Amino acid sequence: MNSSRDWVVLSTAAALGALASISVISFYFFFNGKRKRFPFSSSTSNGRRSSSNVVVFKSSSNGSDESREIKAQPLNPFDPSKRKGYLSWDDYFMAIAFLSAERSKDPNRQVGACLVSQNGIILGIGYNGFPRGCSDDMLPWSKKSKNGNPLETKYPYVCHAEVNAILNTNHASAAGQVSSNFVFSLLQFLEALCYYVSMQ
Ligand SMILES: O=c1ccn([C@H]2C[C@H](O)[C@@H](COP(=O)(O)O)O2)c(=O)[nH]1
Repeated sequence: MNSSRDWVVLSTAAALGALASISVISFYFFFNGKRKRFPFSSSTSNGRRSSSNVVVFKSSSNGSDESREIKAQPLNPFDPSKRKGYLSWDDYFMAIAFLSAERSKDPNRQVGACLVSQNGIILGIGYNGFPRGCSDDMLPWSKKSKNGNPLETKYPYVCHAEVNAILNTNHASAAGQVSSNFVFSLLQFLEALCYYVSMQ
């Protein structure tokens, strides 16, 4: 360290390094804090079971942010036992419903649905949105109309997540489920109709 110029260069480099570290740490904590976590624990059962052989897992969110902690385990390469804390089937299907809800463009409520057969096969997934082929930007997302015109609200157009899950059914995997799916579709259609009528 010969000259004062060296000291200036060294101090500037140290200051910039410290600034960069602070930025990286703040960035990490900011995004970790903001990220949504799956709002359930691995022991809960969230599927809505019915007398039919199809189960619908539904996630509905309006922005609340409960957290789910996954504990880290020390890894022993000689340990033959299976991993602990893995997702239960129900939480697995709920996680898929939760993830699907994240695709919804409804600013007020994001709903995701995962339709599962009794033997754990995913038949279809969906989220609330406008019908296929309709632009998300052409139809209104409002809950109320200033003119009292229901056609200026989302309700006549939006398809419920469960209905979309049925419409998105993979027909090959749904072989043998058709009759219960049909009954289920009718029930969901009636549910959607009742919901719409109740909003008027
Ligand atoms: O079972 C349901 C109920 C509602 N949805 C969808 C339909 C709408 O996009 C919203 C409800 O909007 P609000 O602003 O909470 O009235 O949720 C559904 O997919 N499935």
